[in-house]
Amino acid sequence: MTISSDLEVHRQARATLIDEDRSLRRDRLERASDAEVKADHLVREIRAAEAATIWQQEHPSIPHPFPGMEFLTGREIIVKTRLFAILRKVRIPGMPKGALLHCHLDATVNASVLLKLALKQPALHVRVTERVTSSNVGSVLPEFRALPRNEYSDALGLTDDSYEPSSWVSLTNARKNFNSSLGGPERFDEWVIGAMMINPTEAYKTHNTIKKIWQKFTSTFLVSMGLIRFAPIFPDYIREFLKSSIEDGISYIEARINFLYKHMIGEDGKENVPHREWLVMFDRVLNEVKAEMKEQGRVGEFIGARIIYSTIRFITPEELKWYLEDCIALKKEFPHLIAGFDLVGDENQLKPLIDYIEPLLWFRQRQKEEGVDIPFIFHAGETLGDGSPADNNLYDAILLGTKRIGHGFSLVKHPKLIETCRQKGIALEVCPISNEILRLTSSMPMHPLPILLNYGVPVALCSDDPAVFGNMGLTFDFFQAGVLVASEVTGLSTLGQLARDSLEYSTLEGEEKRRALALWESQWNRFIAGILEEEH
Ligand SMILES: O=c1[nH]cnc2c1ncn2[C@@H]1O[C@H](CO)[C@@H](O)[C@H]1O
Repeated sequence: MTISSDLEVHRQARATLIDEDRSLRRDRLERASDAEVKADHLVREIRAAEAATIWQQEHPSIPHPFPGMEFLTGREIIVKTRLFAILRKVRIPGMPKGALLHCHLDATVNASVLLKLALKQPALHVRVTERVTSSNVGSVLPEFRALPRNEYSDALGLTDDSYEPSSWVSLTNARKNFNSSLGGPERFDEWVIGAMMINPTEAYKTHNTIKKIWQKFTSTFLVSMGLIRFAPIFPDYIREFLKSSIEDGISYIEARINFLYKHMIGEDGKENVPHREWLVMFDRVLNEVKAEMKEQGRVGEFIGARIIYSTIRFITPEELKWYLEDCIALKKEFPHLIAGFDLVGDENQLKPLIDYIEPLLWFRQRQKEEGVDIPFIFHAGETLGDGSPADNNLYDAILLGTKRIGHGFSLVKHPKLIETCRQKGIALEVCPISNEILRLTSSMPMHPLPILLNYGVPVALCSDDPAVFGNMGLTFDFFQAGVLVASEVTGLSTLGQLARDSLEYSTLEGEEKRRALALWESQWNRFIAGILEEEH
């Protein structure tokens, strides 16, 4: 044998091996059109150029920037990049993101917008456990609540000497009279908004462990809940969520709503608005937004929204039965709105699915009796564990027939489960920014997303709790994913595949799904054409 024939044999074997190795990937470029391949190259060039320019420059407050770095620190660089402008609708049309399949409704509206909505409501009051001073303003948390008219307070404010701990002050007074030595009303806004978000110091310094950041994270929901769980605010909140999502290029939504509280506070300040009324409000706003889109000639940009019924995994198995019955009753009355069922909350601290196995199996039986179909769409494996209760949730979720898996961060440790997800088409709802801020990964290049994709597991990219993390819409997550799947093999078409799969693995069916995919496809083609026109 000559050297040159050895070489030829090696070359061929190499090409075959590479091809075999890549054969499972979900984002094979050969499916792409010529235009997409060109756009893909352009975007990769921009990404490489920006990695060598804007990400290499000195930034006064950012010591060692790099693409895919901690989101809360890198955010200010991200928004200056051309890549971000391409994905966001800065140049029309932006990237069509497909469906948002994993978000918690309580954390989907920008915190300052929520505060503005709240300030219009005279019934809303606020209290704290100790008078707010310059030394405790960083740690004391506001609690909000709408009160009945006869309990309205005329107390001056939270910073006055006369403030009695835990007494209610109207939101307007609390803001107006927030002591000027603390910074006045503007500081009040910052304080409230800061209590509803996670800041970089918390994520990367003071609360830099999974356990500690979850404590801060959980506290943000306690604060915002007092504002959202009020019937006069709820419809405006949903409208804002839907419209801001549409503006970011999201065409369909499956949002988790937390039904833990059995009632919302009504206009009269009493806790008397049951779950079905929440759905009536949701449906009304949904139809209004659709009508508005129609008027603007933008029907194709928004297919609709549904709800994944959720409660928190600290209730007892007995209590869960009540929620499961409630979910069935709502599904029967609003079949078009209820998309699935889930249990939420910190998997590392709260009850694993196996603790609820009896009621969950019973739920499937009850559905048959009632002639409804409510898929499980479980959170599972949002953990660094291996064989821990949170990690083991993956086994139970899959055995219970989960339609998708929320997070599934630890799935990559389980070869059999990866295969099952691939074969059965169980998609993962991957939330890269959430995972990083909640300390499962310290930067994007360490995230397991590319592993999942290369093993052929379908993935929908999601934002999880954008109001808390500051990743409103899906553009930031697509940006971070674009960096983390930054590979010599694929680029923009990977993002396209993620968006397409979000619709493919949604609970949309039949004609509705075909329409959603066809609309997405035409938006994608326009997006590609836009890149080719503007970026060469
Ligand atoms: O990433 C997550 N994993 C699990 N639970 C979550 C996540 N994000 C939010 N929640 C939970 O949803 C409820 C608000 O509706 C909160 O209890 C919060 O803990």
